[in-house]
Amino acid sequence: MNILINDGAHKDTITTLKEKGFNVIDKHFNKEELKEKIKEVDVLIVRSKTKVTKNLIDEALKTRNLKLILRAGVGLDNIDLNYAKENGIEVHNTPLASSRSVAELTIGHIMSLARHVHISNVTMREGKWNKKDYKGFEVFGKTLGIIGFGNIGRQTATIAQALGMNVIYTDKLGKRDDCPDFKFVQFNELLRQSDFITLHVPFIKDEGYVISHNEFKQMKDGVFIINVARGGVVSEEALLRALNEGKVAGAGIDVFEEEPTRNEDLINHNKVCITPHIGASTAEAQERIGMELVDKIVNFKM
Ligand SMILES: NC(=O)C1=CN([C@@H]2O[C@H](COP(=O)(O)OP(=O)(O)OC[C@H]3O[C@@H](n4cnc5c(N)ncnc54)[C@H](O)[C@@H]3O)[C@@H](O)[C@H]2O)C=CC1
Ligand SMILES: O=C(O)CCC(=O)C(=O)O
Repeated sequence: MNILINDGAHKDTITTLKEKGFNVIDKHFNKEELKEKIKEVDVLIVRSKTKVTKNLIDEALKTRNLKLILRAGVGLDNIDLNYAKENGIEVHNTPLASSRSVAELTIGHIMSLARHVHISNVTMREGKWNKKDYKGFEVFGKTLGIIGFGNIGRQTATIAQALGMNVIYTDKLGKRDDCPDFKFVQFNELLRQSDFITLHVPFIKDEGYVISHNEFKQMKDGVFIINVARGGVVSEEALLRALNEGKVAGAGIDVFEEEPTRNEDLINHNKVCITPHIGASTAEAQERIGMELVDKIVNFKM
């Protein structure tokens, strides 16, 4: 069986798959190259970089070798899921393996924003000692509003609660009966009550932004926004306006409408703590993801 790992994988994943007798191709093929390569592949493993579009699937269908697409991670927005399934290609992700890592990055952004860590790193390297400008605040007692109370949202809630934050959440599916420690509120209520708002929802193209101009207007003055979910769930244009008008005091951003982002206004904004889509980029998450991929391949019935 030919397995193409197009966006890299943990070294143990590759070794284990080879030991089990699979032919592993651990190499990145760009969009054009992949159109050819996909024809000889049985299993395709991707992270977020590779876009598995209808066109790419059409190329695979010319030989019908491709039977399984594995997303080494959570978000399936880079894969044309319906088209793959309609054509008999199975698609799976690793839904739990990276939740803790993403939640910890979320908290990292919150702490950085509260204490100016991100901007101190910039100004100190410029030779400045801006001690007076960097009076922060404790997160203890502040309200964290979580939009999307799935795997990552709930992990984030647990850590935030341990820090003494008052956690409220909203979710499309409503109140979760298995989370009695956390208070469910309606979406608009969450916008009004939160000091920090963090999103942990999937990107669904047809649904558009979850947070844009109208939502920013309803928030507290001086609110902080964290987006480690997907670029398309918060409007970058609306966020920049809210930051510049002072409505939003700071933002922690790991994901962008276009990646790699070229939004210089966001990248260089003093009130933005920025990371290059590294939510799942920890040794532990990648190892867990890798082992789950191996299980999925070994148990896959060709
Ligand atoms: N920055 C990074 O590296 C990573 C980002 N992610 C992103 O985080 C997202 C969330 O991941 P999980 O928590 O594991 O997913 P999950 O499926 O466990 O939870 C998502 C929750 O959001 C809710 N939801 C969906 N749309 C909503 C809306 N408009 N308003 C309120 N609630 C809504 C769902 O009902 C569900 O409970 C992923 O879809 C992915 O895009 C995931 C892993 C790594
Ligand atoms: O590892 C990656 O490429 C990004 C992780 C991610 O965004 C996801 O798992 O949804």
